Amino acid sequence: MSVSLRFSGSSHSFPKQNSLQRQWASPALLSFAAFRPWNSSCISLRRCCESRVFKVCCQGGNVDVVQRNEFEAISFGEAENQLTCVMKFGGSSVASAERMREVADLILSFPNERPVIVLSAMGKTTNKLLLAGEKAVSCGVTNVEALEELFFIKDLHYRTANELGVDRSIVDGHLEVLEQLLKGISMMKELTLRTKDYLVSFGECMSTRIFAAYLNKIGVKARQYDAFEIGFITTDDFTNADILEATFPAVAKRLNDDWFSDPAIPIVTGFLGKGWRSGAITTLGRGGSDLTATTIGKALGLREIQVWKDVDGVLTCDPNIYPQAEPVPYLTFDEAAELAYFGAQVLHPQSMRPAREGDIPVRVKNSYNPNAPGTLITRNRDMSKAVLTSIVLKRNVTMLDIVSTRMLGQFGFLAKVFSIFEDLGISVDVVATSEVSISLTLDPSKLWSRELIQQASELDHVVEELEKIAVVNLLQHRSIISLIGNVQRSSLILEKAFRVLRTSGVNVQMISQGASKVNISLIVNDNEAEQCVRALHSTFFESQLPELDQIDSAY
Ligand SMILES: Nc1ncnc2c1ncn2[C@@H]1O[C@H](COP(=O)(O)OP(=O)(O)O)[C@@H](O)[C@H]1O
Ligand SMILES: N[C@@H](CC(=O)OP(=O)(O)O)C(=O)O
Repeated sequence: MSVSLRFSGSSHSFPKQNSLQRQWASPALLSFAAFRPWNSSCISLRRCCESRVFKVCCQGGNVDVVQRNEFEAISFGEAENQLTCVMKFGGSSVASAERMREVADLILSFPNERPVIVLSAMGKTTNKLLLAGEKAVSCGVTNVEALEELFFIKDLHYRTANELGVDRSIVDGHLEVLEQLLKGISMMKELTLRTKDYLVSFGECMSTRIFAAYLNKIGVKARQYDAFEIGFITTDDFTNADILEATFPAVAKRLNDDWFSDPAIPIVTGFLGKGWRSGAITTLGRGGSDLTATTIGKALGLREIQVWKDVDGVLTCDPNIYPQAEPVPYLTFDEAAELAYFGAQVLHPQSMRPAREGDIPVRVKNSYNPNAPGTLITRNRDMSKAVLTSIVLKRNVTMLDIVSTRMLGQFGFLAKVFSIFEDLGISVDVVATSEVSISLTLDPSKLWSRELIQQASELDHVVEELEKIAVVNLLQHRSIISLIGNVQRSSLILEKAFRVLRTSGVNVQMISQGASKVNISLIVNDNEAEQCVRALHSTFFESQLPELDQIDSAY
């Protein structure tokens, strides 16, 4: 395989659509190490392909070609081009000093990219911060210093800074303020949603500072940004804020201006924003760094959004339920959005929206196994061979059966039912209706964001309101199994699914086909759900489906 590398000398830029950029997930992966377009003083390129390694060194802007016969390189100068992509690394990808080093190497192995990096908090830091906050409410001010979660967080961040050879003072200030904040919570004996968001923000603020300092230490110019300082404007819905439109131009201006005036890799905190009314730090809901990444991708019109996880892409089902789950190579934005909304933890439920609006491909990759092709999410894909793409499980769902007390043909019944949910601010997930009855499930994430006592009284209130117009049956501990796939083949999917469920002795309590036409939802009891997912997985993904042209002619 011969590769021609041309860096245009006069404009000092890389060709925009370099074929190498497109090939990066292919088996003949071209790997480059320690190539730093943002630091033009010393560059070394390594090409690993067909077992041969070529080396190119660059001093003062000119490429010195070591293997001229194979490597046609001309010259290289200052990188002036735009930022090209966003790379988001989740908590598992940056859980330790060793992982941060690997992530740095990974970033540098894509020399054609000028990436914006989005980081989550290290490992389980967010959970630890929340736990520390909850304990602080009742432990007494004098006991805050001894909280084991606080010790864990301090130790993790100081140790990481030390191991990376970064001055530990980079996180001193944050750790001191964190301790003060926990003492404040302890004095007030109260942890509001607003305070929760401020509390968890310390995770991302510290991980990005350590990582940016490390890149600078190894000679790669990087600049740390707190998202709430660069234009991430959100609603004031603490713990579950929505990004507002004003974010896009503001973030683009800030990152582009800085990049053009003084190029340095931007390292941005995921998950965080600033409430437009309160001016306080908000968070985008758990797993919200994915949304930060796609927002930046759309804001800057980047070529690609990469989301680096600890799995080989989006899988055919949750690997915690079924370890034999396999990567799904391609998804559409609609499929990925549905999958995320219906509970696949791998992507934040809102994260596909900016990518779809900006039509920017999203790649889900494994930072522990970068050579795995991962999942590519785009607007369209070839559906000719697609049947089922993925199975998603959402547990602990509340279902309501609502039957009108009036006669058949009662108009306005559905409108009345939904206006009750609107008034109470409760989202509905799955709906199935007839003329006089309606079955629906309530979005647990909206309920979970409230206190338990509040949840119970809210449900009572819903039932009380609905009972004015209907007979209501409240069914708890249900699960939604979502079959994401090609609904052009819904009859085949349903036939197979129901055969499996009948054989497993499971009674489906409600079924709904989503309007987006990529999702069929089945409601079953919580205690039967995992077994159903496993049985469905082995039928759809592990046994041979009949040839699709035969199926098509049969329907
Ligand atoms: N369908 C699925 N495909 C891939 N991973 C899934 C799926 N469903 C659940 N997961 C879980 O999601 C995890 C990755 O998401 P997350 O923890 O948010 O990643 P990160 O913190 O790296 O952003 C995986 O480790 C896996 O356990
Ligand atoms: N740290 C936040 C935000 C986030 O996106 O994390 P992760 O990328 O590790 O899922 C959380 O735990 O929710």
